[in-house]
Amino acid sequence: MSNWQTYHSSLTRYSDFGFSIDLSLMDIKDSFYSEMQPKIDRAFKDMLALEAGDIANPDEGRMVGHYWLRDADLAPNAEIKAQITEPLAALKKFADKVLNGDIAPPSGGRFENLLVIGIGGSALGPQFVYHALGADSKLQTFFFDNTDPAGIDRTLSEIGKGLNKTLCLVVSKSGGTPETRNGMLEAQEFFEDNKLDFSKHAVAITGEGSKLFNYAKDHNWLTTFPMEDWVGGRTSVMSTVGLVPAALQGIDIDAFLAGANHMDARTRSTEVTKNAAMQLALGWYHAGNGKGEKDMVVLPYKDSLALFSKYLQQLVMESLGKELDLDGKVVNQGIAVYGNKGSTDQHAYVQQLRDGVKNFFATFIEVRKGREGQSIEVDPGTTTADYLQGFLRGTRKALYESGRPSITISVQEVSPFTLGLLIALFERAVSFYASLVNINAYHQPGVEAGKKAATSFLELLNQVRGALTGWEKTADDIAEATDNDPEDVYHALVHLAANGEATLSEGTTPAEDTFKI
Ligand SMILES: O=P(O)(O)OC[C@H]1O[C@](O)(CO)[C@@H](O)[C@@H]1O
Repeated sequence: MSNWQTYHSSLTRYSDFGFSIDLSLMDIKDSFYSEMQPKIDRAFKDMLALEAGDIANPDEGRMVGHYWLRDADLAPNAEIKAQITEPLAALKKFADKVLNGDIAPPSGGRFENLLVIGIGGSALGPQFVYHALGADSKLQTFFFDNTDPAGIDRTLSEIGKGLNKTLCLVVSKSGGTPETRNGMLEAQEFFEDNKLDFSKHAVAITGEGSKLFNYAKDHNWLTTFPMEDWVGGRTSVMSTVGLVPAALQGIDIDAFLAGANHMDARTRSTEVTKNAAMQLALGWYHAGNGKGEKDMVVLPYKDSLALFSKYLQQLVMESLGKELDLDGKVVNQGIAVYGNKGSTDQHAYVQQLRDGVKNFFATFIEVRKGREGQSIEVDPGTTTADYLQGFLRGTRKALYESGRPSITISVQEVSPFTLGLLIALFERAVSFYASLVNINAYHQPGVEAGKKAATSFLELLNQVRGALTGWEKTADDIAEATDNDPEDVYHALVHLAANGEATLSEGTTPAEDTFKI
């Protein structure tokens, strides 16, 4: 088959949305599709059950309902439908009131800034959407997405004099995530230091009855929006988590939801050649042999989509990176995701992609329209948009010629609708892929280990603090006194010294370093 013919037979197009996905450079043979058919059938069956409200997340005993968020009629019962439609109406009203000044800061005027405090799925979606669509945002938006004090200070100094016009959204499904709680406490303190009543600036988005929910209630925050049990953090961008900030920014959230709804509707087709999400999942399977042997490099050729790879990193890696399959067998699944944007990355790591280790496949995101309005000619007859397109097409070809496969996903422009399309496409591809490789995509047991280790470090730190009295001490002295591992104690001591709680006198080895208060 000629390349041109392969292109035709490997393309899934939704012309009415200006969307296409092209797998012609993945070198997939027809026989692959027939071999995969039993797994494909199962994936479609699993998806039907999931959308009908089955417990698709068996380990946590939860339904998985992000697809209902953009079509509430699909919700399995009236109660869940209301959990979608009521907050949606309420958040629209709230955003209108904030934007027209009915809900205003106590110091007068209107809210002009938004500070979103959250982490992981409670931050990445809002960050991605704001970066992609927030150019004309009504509220300048800032994020605390970590427990890094220097990062917090930097964001607060960027907000600067606008603090009294800043609305804070504290977002946590569980309502108990330490990074988010710390960010909230830091923000609250900073408001209070500036003689501002934090509660008149604060809104919570969280599960009913969570610690954050109760805190917001006890402190009379402006309002609380619910986050439901059946929405996972990494798929929450179309719940209150993503929609409250987007509505406040003046982004057309109906168009955003409509884009996702349309992609969902198309990708419910059981005709594989017409199902872009199944095509994508099969492309991943083919590239990595169903074992994640190849990383996915995400290359959107559009600055406003630069956070797409970061967003997909969580969506794909937290969903698919699993030790056990659904039968309890050790499989160590996953697909590593990284990337930034083209053509910028051509001047960074694309050198390795072209010539180095062949451990990846690329996913190009093509946005056909360069900009609104006219462009100047940077060469006779040539615009910057021509260059961008040239680099995308050129890199894709150059990679293929050196044996590196790629997928190309195209949309006409970056808009609320097309962003909805793209997110829904990847969400469903993740669901399908999880079925193809027989894993639960909706839990994250691995994250718990790090959380537990952090908690024991904090306990150890307090023991070390308590033991650091009197004479100079080494890590071994304190380890013996507190019955802890000397290396753990040493790192706790170095941390205390770096943060002004102890003085360090360096010896020739860490064991000879001494510390005192
Ligand atoms: O919204 P929460 O409960 O604060 O959780 C934040 C993030 O932490 C995780 O639970 C684990 O990292 C993510 O899945 C989630 O998006």
